[in-house]
Amino acid sequence: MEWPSLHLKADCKECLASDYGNHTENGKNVHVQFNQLLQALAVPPSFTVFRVNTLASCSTEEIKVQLEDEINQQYASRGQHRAVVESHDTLPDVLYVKNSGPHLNLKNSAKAVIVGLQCGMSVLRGSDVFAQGIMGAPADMQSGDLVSVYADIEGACKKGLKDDFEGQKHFVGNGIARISRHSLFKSETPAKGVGIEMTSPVYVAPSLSDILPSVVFPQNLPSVICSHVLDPEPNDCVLDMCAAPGGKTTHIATLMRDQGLVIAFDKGQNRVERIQSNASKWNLKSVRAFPYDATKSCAIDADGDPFPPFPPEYFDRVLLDAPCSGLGQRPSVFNKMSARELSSYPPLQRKLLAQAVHLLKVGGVLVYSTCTVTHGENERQVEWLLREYPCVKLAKQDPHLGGTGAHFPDSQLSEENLKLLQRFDPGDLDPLSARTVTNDCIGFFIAKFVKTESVR
Ligand SMILES: C[S@@+](CC[C@H](N)C(=O)[O-])C[C@H]1O[C@@H](n2cnc3c(N)ncnc32)[C@H](O)[C@@H]1O
Repeated sequence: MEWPSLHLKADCKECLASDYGNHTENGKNVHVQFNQLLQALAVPPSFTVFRVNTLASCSTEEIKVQLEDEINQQYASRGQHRAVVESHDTLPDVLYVKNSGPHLNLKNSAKAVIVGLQCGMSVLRGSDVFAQGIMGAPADMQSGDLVSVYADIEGACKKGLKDDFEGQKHFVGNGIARISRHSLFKSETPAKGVGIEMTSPVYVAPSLSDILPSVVFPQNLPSVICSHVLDPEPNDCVLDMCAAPGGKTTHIATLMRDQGLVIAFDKGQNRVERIQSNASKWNLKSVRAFPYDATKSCAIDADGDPFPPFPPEYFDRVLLDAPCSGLGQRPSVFNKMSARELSSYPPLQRKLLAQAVHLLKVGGVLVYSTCTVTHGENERQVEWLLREYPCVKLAKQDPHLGGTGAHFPDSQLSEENLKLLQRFDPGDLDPLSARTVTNDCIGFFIAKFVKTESVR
């Protein structure tokens, strides 16, 4: 089986390819880098990362032992080799485990189960298949059957399909059905829980659902770095503008030792409930989450109660982990996004950035991040902010474990400013170089600013 590269719609691919331009940079042909990017995006990162609850009653070392036990119980029940949990060498609250794969010589079962694309991508990161993700299953599938699982690449499979699936599919591994076809599609109440236990996935990684939820939070490494870069302190007043499901919110509150105030916004009650649920798993009292449109966060006449909107210069630190095209997410073998959708993000991000600058105290810190690799949502937004708001300046990031800002032909950013940006670019992953937890992660971008005077 040959592993695919990420397939993008032609117009979207053209936009991204133009960012990576056909030129030479540091002696390397950037076109090669674009192909490497598409290949790297189609496979999962080689490591699974966990952020540790440093406010828990047990030490990080004790949590490491518990986590290793938990993962190895999972692996033993699936007949997989033991895993070793490692500590990150510079981030004291990070533990990680190396995944394995691709295992491409698995024998396919005659019984094929078709799952949605998102579900298939989660399987590649270690998940079992949940009943809701199953689109098609053989007519005679019973609990206990060995099955092969395929992701429906183009979303063409109708729910309940029982015949062979004719559309494009991508094999993600073998497993054991834990539910019959009848209970999946014919029962009165929709089936819930694990539908297929993935005993031989193409990539072996820990299943993350409910893994020691009171002491670890599975999180991509650049996301952990992002809250460290914000560097919140106890008793700060912090705004996390786009916060659900609360990965960074809970990290910020933990770094503040749960002292001070962390205001978190997201759109919609359901998303806010996820922030609240994650905060309560770690018993974090400093988090207050609101369903609120962050483009309206700041109002001159707001009274300063801890309810939105807020008056200008209210917050010590603001995190804008912006809604974005998500093109850094891995694995992703097919993306339906059009160039038009891609171009819808920068205007929204600018509205949010403008609000963030107004809300920040003089001397305060703004961190802007995305999980995408486009210049338009990253370096170009930095150019725009520095131009429109001379009251903010780029600041040094600590830790700075990723690359620097990308060079591109008409960039207005100085060499010095590009160096202050932190970019995790899977396109930089040379197929022959060693994979580390820091270089083999999702695509991500971080910019840190300080506000040096009031907005004029
Ligand atoms: C990248 S995700 C945030 C991830 C989150 N920071 C974390 O670490 O768990 C971006 C979020 O922005 C939210 N969002 C989009 N538009 C928004 C708006 N106008 N106001 C507030 N949140 C918004 C989305 O619902 C989504 O949850």
